[in-house]
Amino acid sequence: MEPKSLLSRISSNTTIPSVQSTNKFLSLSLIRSQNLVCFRTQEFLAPKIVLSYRRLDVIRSVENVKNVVTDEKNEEKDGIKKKKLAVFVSGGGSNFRSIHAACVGGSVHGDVVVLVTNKHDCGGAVYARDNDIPVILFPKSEDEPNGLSPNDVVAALRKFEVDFILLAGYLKLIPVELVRAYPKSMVNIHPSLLPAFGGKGYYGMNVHKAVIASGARYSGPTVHFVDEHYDTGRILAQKTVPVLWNDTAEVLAARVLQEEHQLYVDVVAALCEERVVWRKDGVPLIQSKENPDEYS
Ligand SMILES: Nc1nc2c(c(=O)[nH]1)N[C@@H](CN(C=O)c1ccc(C(=O)N[C@@H](CCC(=O)O)C(=O)O)cc1)CN2
Ligand SMILES: NCC(=O)N[C@@H]1O[C@H](COP(=O)([O-])[O-])[C@@H](O)[C@H]1O
Repeated sequence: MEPKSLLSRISSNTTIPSVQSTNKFLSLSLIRSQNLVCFRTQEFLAPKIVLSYRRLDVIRSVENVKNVVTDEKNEEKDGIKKKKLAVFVSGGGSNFRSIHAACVGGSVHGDVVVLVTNKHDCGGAVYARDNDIPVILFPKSEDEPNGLSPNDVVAALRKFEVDFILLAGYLKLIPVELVRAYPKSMVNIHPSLLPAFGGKGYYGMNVHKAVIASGARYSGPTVHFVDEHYDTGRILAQKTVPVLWNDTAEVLAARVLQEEHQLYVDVVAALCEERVVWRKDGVPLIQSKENPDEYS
């Protein structure tokens, strides 16, 4: 995917994403003056908010702004470019952590270049900061007044040159602007065998409670592409687990989550290795790494 350059669209009031690094919350706003481009920082020093104008960096040409993003070496493997990943979380982020570990370990040909969350202090955000992964707050809300708008989060993801967006326990509806900006490039993991037990209200323990109450004998995670509605996008991968007669929602959740971690890593590995293909009827398939004539 060729990321569109943001530079041509930057106006004097463009806001670069609210990026958290280490324990400071920096909101970088691009201010154009006298043909120079400099950044305003907004640092949150608990408990006081200090708004300070500091010339973080003076860039003589707007063209150089894109170099502000870490220039990860785009390693290639078998002629395939390493993919840049954005992960969206709202909670503990165990799926995020397993994907990040797989990237670091090399089993996923990708890099997590940014974490997006609607809760600045959630476990996933803490892990990201501890691992020097930039954190973006999205969406703007009463709880997160510094969160980005849909258009700004799209602009930020373009600036990070994100190839794939991975939702991993993100509990807000992704707006249509973002869905349309990443066609066939945004996936979600859901803790049931969709289309069963999906849609508004079906998240976290609510899902597992409904599965048990239904008497279903099987459950398991689903990875699907994201469309404008909750959990209705094209199914890409699933794994079944048994539902036992004496399961509690917590026991079932743990069984499903264990499979989620492996399933999501396998799917992300396939995405990064360009092994996802689309059948003529619109069903996405994963090409086997071991036997290229096999699909699942
Ligand atoms: N456009 C899309 N956005 C999101 C999708 C999607 O498929 N399309 N998946 C969800 C993840 N998800 C299930 O996998 C999911 C998350 C949250 C909800 C839900 O009902 N949320 C509540 C709010 C919960 C909260 O804020 O604590 C609600 O909307 O009332 C359902 C399904 C991520 N986004
Ligand atoms: N409908 C969305 C939903 O319920 N997602 C679920 O939230 C959990 C997040 O765990 P994690 O933060 O440890 O990855 C996971 O079980 C994921 O399937």
